Amino acid sequence: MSARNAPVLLLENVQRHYEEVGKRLDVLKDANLTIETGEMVALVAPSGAGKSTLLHTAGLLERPNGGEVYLSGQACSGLNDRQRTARRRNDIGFVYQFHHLLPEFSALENVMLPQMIRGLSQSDAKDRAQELLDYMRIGQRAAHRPAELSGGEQQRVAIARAVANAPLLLLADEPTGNLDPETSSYVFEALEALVRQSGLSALIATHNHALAARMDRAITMQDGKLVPFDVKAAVKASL
Ligand SMILES: Nc1ncnc2c1ncn2[C@@H]1O[C@H](COP(=O)(O)OP(=O)(O)OP(=O)(O)O)[C@@H](O)[C@H]1O
Repeated sequence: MSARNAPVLLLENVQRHYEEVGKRLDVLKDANLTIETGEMVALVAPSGAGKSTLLHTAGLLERPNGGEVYLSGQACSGLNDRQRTARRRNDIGFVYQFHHLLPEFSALENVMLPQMIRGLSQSDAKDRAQELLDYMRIGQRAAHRPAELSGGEQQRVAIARAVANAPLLLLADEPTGNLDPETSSYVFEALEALVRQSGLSALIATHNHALAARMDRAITMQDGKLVPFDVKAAVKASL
């Protein structure tokens, strides 16, 4: 497959199981998924269905037990650990339910760090970090440490950090799950604007049907497989 026209993410018959004492738990059983450039896809599934496992496998944090993960056309099973880390650092941004910001660094420094690890100069990293924080409407809080920020502000910094290296793909695991409904909506709007403006692709796990309905399409997990989810019907049913 040529990298030029390849989808950003392609999962082909991906399998992932965990071995537990005396039994095997099959979480992903032939999971298939294609995400094209600029697509924003919601992953809506009950707790324990395997959303984190899917995101970790797609994000090269875990190796599948079978099948293949392609990132912009490149099969990842042949990559060694160092190459996987490099692809993850350069091409994938992660946002979690809890911000995981480094507590001893300011918001600005948290967004600068991944860029400097990648080799950018301090001044270029600083300019981009400030630009992203301004875009997330939190630029005036750039000098504050995470503990001095509200939950919504912390998540906006975490989102800025996730896209700091201009990844191809953003993977988010309940990015607003820890916030009250109003803050959740505000933070999601900022995330959505950033994704749309930068043209990156995103796979976002959420329990929130209203947020899922704002994405291009939704999928769910059924018996270890990925299937379309009719989010509009789910929203209607909940009214
Ligand atoms: N490292 C592991 N070892 C053994 N079992 C695991 C491991 N990680 C996850 N599991 C199990 O795999 C299943 C899927 O877990 P996963 O965290 O992917 O689900 P989830 O849909 O993200 O759940 P939640 O919405 O509660 O975060 C669960 O039954 C979980 O207990």
